[in-house]
Amino acid sequence: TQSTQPQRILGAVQKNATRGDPRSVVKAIDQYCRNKEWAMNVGDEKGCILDSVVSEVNPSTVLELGTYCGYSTVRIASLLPPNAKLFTLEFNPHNAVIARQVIAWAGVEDKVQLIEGASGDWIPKMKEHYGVKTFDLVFLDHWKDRYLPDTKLLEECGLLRKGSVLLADNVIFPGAPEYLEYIRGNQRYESCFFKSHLEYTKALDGLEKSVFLG
Ligand SMILES: C[C@H](C[C@H]1O[C@@H](n2cnc3c(N)ncnc32)[C@H](O)[C@@H]1O)NC(=O)c1cc(-c2ccc(F)cc2)cc(O)c1O
Ligand SMILES: [Mg+2]
Repeated sequence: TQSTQPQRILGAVQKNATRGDPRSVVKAIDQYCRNKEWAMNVGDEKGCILDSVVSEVNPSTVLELGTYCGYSTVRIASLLPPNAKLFTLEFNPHNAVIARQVIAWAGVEDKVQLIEGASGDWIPKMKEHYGVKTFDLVFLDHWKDRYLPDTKLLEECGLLRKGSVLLADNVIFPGAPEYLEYIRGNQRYESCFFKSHLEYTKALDGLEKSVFLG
């Protein structure tokens, strides 16, 4: 029977990456997606920008919206301090099943809580279900037209504090125009754009980093 793209990505990890070595998992996925089959991971070029923001923020509590196969989940988790926690939301059950295995192969499951469900449903429940106070870092990488409503939801639910950082993928390609317009025009955020390229291609893309000012 036919395999799915997430299954083929997991296969590449199990074949080429070392168990318990998150960076080898990241490298195996990048090599597979660059040489064999494009996939919508944040990728190596934008991934370096992600790494620098994670290292700068040094977050205790992270929210990732849109797990897919867990590439950026593993990339972020590999940089977190010992007791830090990364919550990642994925509503496609098949993608979640694969991501759990990629996260386990990397050996970062202790730092990661993968929640299978939609961001709109789960963001309002993070405080009561997981005892989250506020997020130090939010990585937006899910449906691009959900970036703005979910940012407003995070504000309304009191999940952002002075200094919380939002990092949004794909603000150029596929693009998140409403989100960019809102966040760049809002006095409560200080934003900057990191120009880059769509993963594994020469197409223009970039990440928008926004600090919540409270
Ligand atoms: C949206 C996907 C990523 C994942 O997000 C989950 N998801 C969604 N909405 C929710 C929610 N509301 N709650 C929880 N999970 C949620 C989903 O099931 C996918 O697994 N990402 C993309 O579509 C994406 C697409 C491209 C892309 C670029 C050029 C092209 F020609 C074609 C595609 C590049 C990227 O870098 C992406 O990131
Ligand atoms: Mg993306």
